[in-house]
Amino acid sequence: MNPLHGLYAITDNTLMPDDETLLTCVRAAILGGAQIIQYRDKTADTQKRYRQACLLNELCRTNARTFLINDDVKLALACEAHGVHLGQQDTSIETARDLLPHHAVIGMTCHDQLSLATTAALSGADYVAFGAFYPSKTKPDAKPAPLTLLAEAKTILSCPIVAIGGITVDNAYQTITAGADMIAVVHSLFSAESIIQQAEAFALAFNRNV
Ligand SMILES: Cc1ncc(COP(=O)(O)OP(=O)(O)O)c(N)n1
Ligand SMILES: Cc1nc(C(=O)O)sc1CCOP(=O)(O)O
Ligand SMILES: [Mg+2]
Repeated sequence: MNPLHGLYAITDNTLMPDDETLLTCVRAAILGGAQIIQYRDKTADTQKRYRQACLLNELCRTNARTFLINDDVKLALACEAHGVHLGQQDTSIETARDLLPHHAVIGMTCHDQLSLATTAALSGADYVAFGAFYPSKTKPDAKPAPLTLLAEAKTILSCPIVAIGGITVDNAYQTITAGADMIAVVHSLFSAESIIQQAEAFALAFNRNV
């Protein structure tokens, strides 16, 4: 399993409405350096979700990338993904851990609250996610989180930390230096004219020294 570190690309069914566009865009993100891919599709089309999750799982396995499913533990099991990302209203970490293979990756949304993160870590989360750090085009109503939360979280958590919400190439470096091990991006990555170049720019932010 790859380390949970680097650019974390999250798919969007409006930006990538069909199988071919989805595969082309995610392939480009991987080529540019995305390390973790999350399939996020909130539609009720179970057949499409299963088909697309299987396609992405294959692509990620071929390229040795971590592949996670948003919300849906059953779908993660069915397509043999590496794991799931869960929100506070989704399946509990304990239930997901019971249902998934023992080595599965489980991530948990903790919004702007350290207490949610310590609870998630104690329940066995492999990583925690905080946000939204900047205004998000994908989730405009996401509750804002201050960047100082990341440094504070670093002092009390031993698991990797994801930052999400409105992350762009312009604010990625400051988010990483504030304490993020992974930056999760939807819009600024998948709406880019060149997804490969945009992913490269995000990936470079992890290797910058100043
Ligand atoms: C990496 C990452 N962080 C946060 C979220 C948001 O999860 P959640 O709060 O469950 O909201 P939805 O994505 O389900 O709308 C995420 N998906 N990924
Ligand atoms: C899915 C999601 N969760 C968030 C949170 O704050 O928990 S923000 C968000 C959307 C992230 O997309 P973009 O990079 O386009 O802002
Ligand atoms: Mg969710």
